[in-house]
Amino acid sequence: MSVTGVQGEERQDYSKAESAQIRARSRRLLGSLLAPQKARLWWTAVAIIISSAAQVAGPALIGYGIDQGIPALMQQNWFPVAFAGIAYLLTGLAGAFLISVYIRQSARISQAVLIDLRTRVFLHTQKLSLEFHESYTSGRIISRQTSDLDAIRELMDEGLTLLVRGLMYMVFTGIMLVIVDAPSALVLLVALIPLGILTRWFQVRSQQLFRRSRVASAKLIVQFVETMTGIRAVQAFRKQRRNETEFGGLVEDYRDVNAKVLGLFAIYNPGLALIGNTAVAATLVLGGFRVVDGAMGVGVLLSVVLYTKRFFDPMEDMAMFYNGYQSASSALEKISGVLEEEPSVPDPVKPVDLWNAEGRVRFDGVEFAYTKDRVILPRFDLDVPAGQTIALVGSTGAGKSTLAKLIARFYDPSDGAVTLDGVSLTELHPKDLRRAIVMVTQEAYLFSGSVADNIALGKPDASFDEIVRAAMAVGAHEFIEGLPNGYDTDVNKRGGRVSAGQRQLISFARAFLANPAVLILDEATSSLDIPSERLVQEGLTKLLADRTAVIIAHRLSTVAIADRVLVMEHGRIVEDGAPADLIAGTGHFAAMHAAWRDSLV
Ligand SMILES: Nc1ncnc2c1ncn2[C@@H]1O[C@H](COP(=O)(O)OP(=O)(O)OP(=O)(O)O)[C@@H](O)[C@H]1O
Repeated sequence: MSVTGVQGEERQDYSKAESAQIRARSRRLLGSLLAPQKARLWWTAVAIIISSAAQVAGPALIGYGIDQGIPALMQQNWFPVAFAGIAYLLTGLAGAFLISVYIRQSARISQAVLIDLRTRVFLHTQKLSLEFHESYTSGRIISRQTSDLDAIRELMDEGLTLLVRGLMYMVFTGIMLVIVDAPSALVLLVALIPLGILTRWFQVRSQQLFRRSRVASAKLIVQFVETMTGIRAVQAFRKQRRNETEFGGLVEDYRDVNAKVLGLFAIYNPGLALIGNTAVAATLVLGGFRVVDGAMGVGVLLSVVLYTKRFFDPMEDMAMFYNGYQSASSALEKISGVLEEEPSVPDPVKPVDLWNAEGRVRFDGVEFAYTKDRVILPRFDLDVPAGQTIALVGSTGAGKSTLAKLIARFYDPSDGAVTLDGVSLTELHPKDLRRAIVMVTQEAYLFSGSVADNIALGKPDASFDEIVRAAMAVGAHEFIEGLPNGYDTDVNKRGGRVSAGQRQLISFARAFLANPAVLILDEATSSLDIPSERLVQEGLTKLLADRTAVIIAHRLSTVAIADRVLVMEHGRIVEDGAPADLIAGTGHFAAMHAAWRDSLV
């Protein structure tokens, strides 16, 4: 099984080679994000190293002040004490200044990286073909853009500096301890053994729990998004109670796993404190004996006790960081998977321009399958002359939408070619393709904004006059004028809400303004009331005039305005002819038509 792109994203059982492949992909992404920040990264690293070194000098200076400064002061020599005091102050100031530098620098780095990543994910997912979006649910996309990016942000904002600072601090403290008093460093070395065992225990346990926690939170998001996107169905089918139970179960899972995580911290943190305090006590007792023996100054004892105590300080933060690191690295793995996906409908390498398409559409030896194991449209040819209106009819699942999606190039055929004016769609310049072929989908989606904005989508540089003319042409002008703010009415605000039929008329106006050579229309199945239906039919007739049109017809009344009807069954075109001829015949369409006519009586 492959782990390329988003494949295998939900799996937990990666082989070694697969894990390596995923990690390499994450590293490449991280490298490309950090590359523009190289100079800033160096400055931050230098600032962190020097500030840690400056801070670590403190206890040694205190020790020096006590052991050398005070006896000298008794001899009226104030120089050593003054030196210790001023040096302590200066190292403190330098440390504070450098901390401010690296906090500022690392914030800039993290902001730049996050903006870059967020933009990449947005632009890339927008570019990916319909095929990707039809299988990768919106819940998962939202998870990538929200919780995953947040996990990376948390790590970049706090975790990384905590880790690097903590590590530097521990390394410098260890070095200073060896320099100041090597025997005391041995105590610390012994303390590292239980520390290592405890930390390893924590890592292994927490890794599993953090993974479970992430899976549980992702499930919560998916469940929430699915409920909200399908809220109409949820309410219509009274699914709330069941959703409540499911959601309750997920919340409980999430709570349980988080309680277990906290349980781990409840052992790890006191364990750390215990080891740290024991090490401090041992250093104090052993050092005390040596002071009495005269082998060690009191000042040195104080500084080694301080060093031993401070050595353990960053450990707690670093354990917290481990959590953040796990979440962020798995988030980065998932995001790098999405970014690795290629559009299944790629832009042509050498695009062919087609300025004024006439609108002749041909299918030459086309075969199509969504997945390798199931052919949806077996090999066929079809010629649609420019200007012809075609109605596609057939039972549900016959392949009508699939055929339409091939004309709009939402998918490429598995074999053969779809051409516009003789140019294969795979070679046509994407801009010309989008201008020449427009698909009006069933749901007639309106974006937030005004009615005018929504119509102008068909031609972004259209003047207001053009927008109004398009609305008039399809018969939408009258109802738009009747809206609270006319063309400026916000379609998402109360009062601006438009009916299903009105939404269709707006989308007709949008398509009319775009003025494509080929129009594909997935007719809405919802039955409109009679006046609305008449209005929509009239709008449709205007919209279809003078262009090639392919309508997925759900209403037989629509078929009347077609020049030609194609009846599809199991992916094949089983009847093809003028509506009147087919009705006069004895085929599928004649039977459908007779049944429809009878239902009207
Ligand atoms: N994204 C997809 N992935 C896999 N199979 C699909 C996909 N979309 C559609 N199919 C399958 O392709 C076949 C044809 O579907 P299509 O949507 O083209 O039918 P249709 O004639 O438009 O049906 P309807 O009138 O119900 O909209 C169906 O068997 C369907 O299960």
